[in-house]
Amino acid sequence: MRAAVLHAGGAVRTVSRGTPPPTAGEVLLRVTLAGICGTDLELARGYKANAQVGCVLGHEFVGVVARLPPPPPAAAAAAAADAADADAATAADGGAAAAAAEAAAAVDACPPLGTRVVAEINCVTAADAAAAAADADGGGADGGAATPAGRAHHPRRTVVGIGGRDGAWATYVSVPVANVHAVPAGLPDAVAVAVEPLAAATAAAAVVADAAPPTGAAVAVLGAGRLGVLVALALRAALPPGGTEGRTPVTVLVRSPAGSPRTARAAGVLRRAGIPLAPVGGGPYAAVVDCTGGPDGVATALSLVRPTGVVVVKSTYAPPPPPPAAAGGGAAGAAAAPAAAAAPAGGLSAAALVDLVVREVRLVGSRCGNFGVALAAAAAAPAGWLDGWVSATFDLEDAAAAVAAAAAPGALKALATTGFFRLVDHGVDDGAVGALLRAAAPFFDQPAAAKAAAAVAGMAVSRGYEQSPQHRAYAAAVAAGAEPTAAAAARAAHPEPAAREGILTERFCCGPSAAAADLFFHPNVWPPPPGGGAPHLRPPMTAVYDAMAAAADGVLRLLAAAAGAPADYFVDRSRHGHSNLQVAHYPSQPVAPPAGLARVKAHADSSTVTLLWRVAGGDAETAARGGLQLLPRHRAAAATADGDGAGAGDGTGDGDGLGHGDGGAGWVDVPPAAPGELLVNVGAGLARWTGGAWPATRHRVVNPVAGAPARRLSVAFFHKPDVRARVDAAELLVYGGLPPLAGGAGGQVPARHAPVTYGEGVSRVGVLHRLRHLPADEAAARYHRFVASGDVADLEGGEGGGASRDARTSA
Ligand SMILES: O=C(O)CCC(=O)C(=O)O
Ligand SMILES: [Fe+2]
Repeated sequence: MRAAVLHAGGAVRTVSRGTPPPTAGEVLLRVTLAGICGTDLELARGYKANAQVGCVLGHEFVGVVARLPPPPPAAAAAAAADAADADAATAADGGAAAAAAEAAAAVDACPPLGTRVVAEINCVTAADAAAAAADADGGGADGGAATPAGRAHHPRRTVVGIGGRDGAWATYVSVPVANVHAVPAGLPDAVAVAVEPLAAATAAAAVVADAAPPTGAAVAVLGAGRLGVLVALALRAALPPGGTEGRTPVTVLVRSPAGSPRTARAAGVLRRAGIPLAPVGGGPYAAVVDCTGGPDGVATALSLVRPTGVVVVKSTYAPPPPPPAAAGGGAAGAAAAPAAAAAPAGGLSAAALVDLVVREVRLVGSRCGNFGVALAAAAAAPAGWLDGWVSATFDLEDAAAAVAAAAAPGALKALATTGFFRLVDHGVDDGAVGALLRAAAPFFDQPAAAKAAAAVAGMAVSRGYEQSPQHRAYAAAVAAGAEPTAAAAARAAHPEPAAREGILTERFCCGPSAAAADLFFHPNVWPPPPGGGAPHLRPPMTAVYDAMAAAADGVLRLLAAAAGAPADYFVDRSRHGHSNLQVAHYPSQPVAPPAGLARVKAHADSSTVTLLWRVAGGDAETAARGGLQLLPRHRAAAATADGDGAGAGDGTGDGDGLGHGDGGAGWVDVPPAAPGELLVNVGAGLARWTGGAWPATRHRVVNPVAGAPARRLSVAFFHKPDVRARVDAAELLVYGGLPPLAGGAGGQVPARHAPVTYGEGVSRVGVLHRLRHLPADEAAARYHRFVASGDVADLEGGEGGGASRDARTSA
């Protein structure tokens, strides 16, 4: 089977695993849907070494009974019968007998094959219960293993997907029969998957209901995370009707109701239930349930509750670190004591505790709940009450992306500020990139004429060998002997052929290798190997292209989910895309180029996203070696003008780029690459698609300080969707994960956000080659008709032909 396993350090990877073996007392479930919760994210952040490393994650799930529990072995069954007759001689005998009895009971109690079930997460096997009984000073206590509440606090429990037991992010999961509950017909998986947190929510609501708030008194929930929403819904169901509207008023309180995308989603679910979302305040309330998940929630809740009211605390969080001990031996304890007294319980002051006593407020902790109650509540709820609960669905193979997307509100903040972020665990093998560089370096070390034979004449197509016109002019001047004698001598002595020739930046690019792509886009150009046993460029180039394309799809699924859209929103629009892969070579610079001529001038990419591989640590000495810099948008205003601000089309370095040290205001060095890391940046395509919420941040590659040993290679994948993909911010923003479009007068979509096709409005580079005589939309329509039909007549309007296959030139 396949399973998403937690690795040390927090990475989640989908791997092959054996299906769990038949185990006495346990039923095998085929997982149909599993959720991600805050606990999972905490495990996947790798904050602490824990019992789940090496195990499968996932504890919120729905499954189907796939294999019944095995019957107890005959001998064990006989022992069980004996034990029932006589007093157990030893704890071990008792354990074996209990296990056999459990196995037999499981066979009887297990729902039939194919039954849809959910399962409680705290597991105590008969052996564990017997061992606990033996631990307990002969008292015979089994820690209450027979009941869900007893299992929740059992000293020997394991916890599905959390503590020492494989979880449900897998094809199959095995759980004790005692833990499973059949899901009522008609309850969708998307609701049943929430039964575990719903059970916890109903337990909290039950505490409030038991406290019997007086008729008409209001109650509040602090926090509109997933749990806060469920607690509010559970309160609405649990509390008796009252108040002027015939109900006990329930309000969800948040710091800023208009705040995050997550709050917006919560507001949608709550609105359907008629539960208002309001800023923290109001009250006093008869009951307050703290679902903030933070240490200051309790203090806030206590400040909002009325005398004799109840505060239910649901937040769990890593305890704050102890106050730092004051310097100086014996004084340390004394110095620390006042600080501890001021905030003994994570923000709860001594004064607040005294206040709690005086006002006779009840403070109740609440964690797990009863699945039976939760299932009944879910079945009784009005249809559609949890619509919008599942924000995105991922395939098990994409578990890592799913975790990243779930962590999105924080993790993807970088998107909105710089539009750049680092990516690890992306599946692009460092070895494959290494093989590409081993083939690319000898290609670039050839004489200029050999490389020029792999160039496409006259057009920017992002295929084959390329230099920008300005760079070509500079190299021509160097070749013509334009440099002073001393400089020419330094250059002539340089070991790198490209440095001797005055090449500042050169690239080799390829596009998709599908045959259909060749018919529309400019065909790929594959030069012969340079000889001397050097490898051919094509195999490593296409291998890295494919790996980068898969990684880009993963990133785009993550970003779609972060935007609140279906995870495949961008991928579905890129099935016949025109991405390209570029190996860039920045030779050493034995002679400093003229001011204004940089390795790559300031530009934004015309991609949706660009995935950039850099030599690990290679930009550590950026100032000396010449490396990547970016201009974050909040600093852009401070920067002096440099360039026209227009996208340069995949970083094609034409124009008046800046050398190192020029126009430095606001520009920051990109930190060095860690081993195995990709740098991802938003291009003009995604910037437009998101209405500018995620900026296409300008970046450049500066020259090294003269004389520094500074050859540099990088590998960039520019993802481009279908040329006909409609880039429509208004459509994407409907999903609610991005801020609304700014700048539209009278509700109009501003012109800069008006819908366009990608090929017409964002990037024509490398496309429309064969049909370049046609308007872009017409060309795109023909291409896609052809992709669907496979009939060349659809592409050419009946003419056939194939002249463009020979469109490469020789120097
Ligand atoms: O080589 C690099 O580090 C980045 C190049 C770049 O920005 C581009 O080619 O678009
Ligand atoms: Fe770029």
